[in-house]
Amino acid sequence: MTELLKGIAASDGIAIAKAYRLIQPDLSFDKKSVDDSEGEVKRLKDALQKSTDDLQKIRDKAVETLGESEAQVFDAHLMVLSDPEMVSSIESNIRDNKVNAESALKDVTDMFISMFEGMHDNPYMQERAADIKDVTKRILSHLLGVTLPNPAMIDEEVIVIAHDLTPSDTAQLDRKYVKAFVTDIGGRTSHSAIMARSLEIPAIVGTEKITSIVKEGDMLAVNGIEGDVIVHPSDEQTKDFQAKAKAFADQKAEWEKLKNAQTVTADGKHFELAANIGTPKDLEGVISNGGEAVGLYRTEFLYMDSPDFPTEDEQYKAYSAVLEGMEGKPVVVRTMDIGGDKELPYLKLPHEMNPFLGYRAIRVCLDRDDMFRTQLRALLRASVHGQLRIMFPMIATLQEFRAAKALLDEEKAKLEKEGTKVSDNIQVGIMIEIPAAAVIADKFAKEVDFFSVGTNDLIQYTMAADRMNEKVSYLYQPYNPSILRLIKNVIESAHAEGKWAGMCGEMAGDQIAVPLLVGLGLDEFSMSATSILKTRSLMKRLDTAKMSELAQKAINECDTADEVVALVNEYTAE
Ligand SMILES: C=C(OP(=O)(O)O)C(=O)O
Ligand SMILES: [Mg+2]
Repeated sequence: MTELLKGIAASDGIAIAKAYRLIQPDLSFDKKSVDDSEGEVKRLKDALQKSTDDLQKIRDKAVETLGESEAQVFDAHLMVLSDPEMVSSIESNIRDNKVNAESALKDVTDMFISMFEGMHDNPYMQERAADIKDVTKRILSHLLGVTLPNPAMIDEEVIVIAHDLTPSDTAQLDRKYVKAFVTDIGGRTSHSAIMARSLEIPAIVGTEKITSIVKEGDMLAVNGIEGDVIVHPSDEQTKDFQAKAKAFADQKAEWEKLKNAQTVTADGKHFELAANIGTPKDLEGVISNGGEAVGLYRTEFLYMDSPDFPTEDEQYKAYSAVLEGMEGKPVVVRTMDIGGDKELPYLKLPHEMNPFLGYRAIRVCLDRDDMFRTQLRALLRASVHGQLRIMFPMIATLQEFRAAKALLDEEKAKLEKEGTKVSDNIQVGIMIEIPAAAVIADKFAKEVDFFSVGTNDLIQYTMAADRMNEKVSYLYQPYNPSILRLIKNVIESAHAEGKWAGMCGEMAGDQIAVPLLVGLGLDEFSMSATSILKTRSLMKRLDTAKMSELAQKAINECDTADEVVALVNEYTAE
């Protein structure tokens, strides 16, 4: 039966394809006594063989798509499967205790896991514990006859359905086959939504119930521009979605024409349109969408894509590649912003009640300065390859900025003493994403070279509304006068000290917000690369004096976000 579901439109685009449920199956079982031990041993051996076949296939695919070194983790898993000590312990457990294979497997692997996890001074063995956990899940799935989903193995066109997608799940999606994704939870500024926009995968988040409605293989039609999902679309609805997909493709072709054009308003004022990236691979999208700079390189993805802390040289290579790829255009590299919805297993952060308000980003870096210094050295060494700007995330106080800057200066002095060349022209700035910093932006402006407003966090902290929680997503209100006042304060404080102010939160590419931000005099707009051309097209139609009048009116006369939207529509109507 046809069913229409509404969610939060998270990434533009339209898709029609079969559903692929990316959902972990239930692996619970009962411990049972079994007389036919040989029968259980045979079940175990079959499950081990099937798991080996799976892992072999997954490994081959990983070599093909990610390369030999990324595929090594599967070698470790295969080794666990063929470890004679472990396999024979499970078999003996089945025979000696007359239990079912599931329970014998779990007893033995749990014992190995706790033994390895207890080896605190041996990180290598601790990682083996994680491998055993993964492999146990796979063997159990075969014993129980359920399927473990594996997004990396998708080889036909599908729409992924999930309760939630982590940033690392999202990074694994192959856009050749994954035509869209739809989740139960999440908000427009959760990192999986942000990544969907850079991968150009249409996405809808926060539908609350997609996973309980849609079965594997159900036909779906997804409109990521409006946030509509149709389950089992009729022929007529399919035609309607196909027509919308064509209109969207035509619109994109129109925007494409502006790829090499200047970003200027109707009265000839230039604004810098920059892109947000997560990895050096994203540069392709920045160039093809005519980005004038990189306004935010989220370096934490470099850490998240790696099984252990990336070395100074590995980081140096990544940063140099981005600086060189941009051919002298500015590149704002943000130091590691881990925490919140971005997890780093090997950092072993404690579980927190409120991870977005907890131990994250600069707070971790100032505490674990060994790790931070490595990143700063890599950045300083890379600085000779282009126009580097270093940005610290989640700054709440001036002391934090000063401490981070002092570490940077120390590492710079050390490198120079060692005879390593470092650029003399590195701007050092901060993200404004904590209201405390926005309020005293005038103080910060005396010490930093630039600001970049991180509205994804600034809005969640100002409105006290978790950016991941669809139940409070109505409070993600970029046009609320409270937010506009904070932004105005930041821009004016920067300009009073002759500094520049940019924005790298999703608001910078929001088509209702852009006229207001032009009116407030924001200097740089950094967004998902896929939003650049439509923003350039919009700016061509704006007059700065008129937008300035609009912004002042919105801030002084409007009471609510809705009133601001109505005013913007009035000022931008042609
Ligand atoms: C750009 C921002 O950083 P992130 O989305 O990575 O938290 C922000 O908070 O607006
Ligand atoms: Mg942030």
